[in-house]
Amino acid sequence: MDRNLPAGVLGAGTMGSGIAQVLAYSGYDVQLWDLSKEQLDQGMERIQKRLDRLREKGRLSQAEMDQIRSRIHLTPQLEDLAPCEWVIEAVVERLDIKRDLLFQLEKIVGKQTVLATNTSSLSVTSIASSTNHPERVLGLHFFNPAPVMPLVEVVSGMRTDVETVQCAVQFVRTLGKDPVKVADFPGFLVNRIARPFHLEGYRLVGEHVADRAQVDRILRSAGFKMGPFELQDMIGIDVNYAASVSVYEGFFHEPRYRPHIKQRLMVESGSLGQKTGRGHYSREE
Ligand SMILES: NC(=O)c1ccc[n+]([C@@H]2O[C@H](COP(=O)([O-])OP(=O)(O)OC[C@H]3O[C@@H](n4cnc5c(N)ncnc54)[C@H](O)[C@@H]3O)[C@@H](O)[C@H]2O)c1
Repeated sequence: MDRNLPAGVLGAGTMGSGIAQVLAYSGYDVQLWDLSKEQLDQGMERIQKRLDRLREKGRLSQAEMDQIRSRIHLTPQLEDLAPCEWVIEAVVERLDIKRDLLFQLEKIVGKQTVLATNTSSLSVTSIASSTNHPERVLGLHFFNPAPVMPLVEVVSGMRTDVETVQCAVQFVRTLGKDPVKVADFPGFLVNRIARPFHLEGYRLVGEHVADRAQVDRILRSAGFKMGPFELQDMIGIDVNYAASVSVYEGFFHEPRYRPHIKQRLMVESGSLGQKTGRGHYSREE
């Protein structure tokens, strides 16, 4: 499928590289931007590794792989995103940086370009308000790993146009993903509904009702793919803690969202799950 439509991605990290791959796989011509050549090369390496695995499994031919790769153009120049009709921002989770980037980008791209942010926890409304046209800014929240996870939250900021949202829903479908429209509330839908799943797990263990392995096992037997502790080991205990803090603060310290002290201690001790080799299931914890 060759759409030849230009789309931009800001940030070549975990999510940005995954989103660029999804776009290229769906036939878009991608401008992938990051601060430096080094970051861009690392992003491309991640993409290449994932494509190699697909090829080894026989799910992608060499020709298809080459074609996908050829659709991804690396650039440290924001100006190269000028022709893009869609830009998805996936840089580091900092409001000031995201606001500044969109402010700059708006001056470069055309008036019809939709600017999307992949933020997990920041206010889409606040990011959008850094631009002169917040009506064409919205959240497109992909899940990790972006090439695999089907769900994308389509988040309307306070001033996002209805048409922008409708276009985004269609756009997400062209990527073979399932769009879910949500409003700009802390944690959107998925991260919010996941709070009791994770936090009650910590409380059960803290109150000695069950241990971590029991909680995980019982939830798996109830139909969940993973229990909260094994899931946190996979996604990063720090990432999950940041989401907990963000939802708690976003709802003005609503008690039911209060993070657990054990989460903070684990982050402070560097026990972040699989990525550090220490997490809920290592001897140290
Ligand atoms: N990791 C996840 O599981 C996940 C899931 C969904 C959404 N998100 C969101 O996606 C976005 C990116 O997350 P990620 O995990 O890919 O992060 P990451 O740290 O892997 O990548 C961030 C990228 O931003 C780049 N960047 C661009 N401008 C920068 C600047 N001024 N300062 C610092 N870095 C800058 C960095 O070079 C880096 O390549 C965040 O908004 C995050 O909340 C993450």
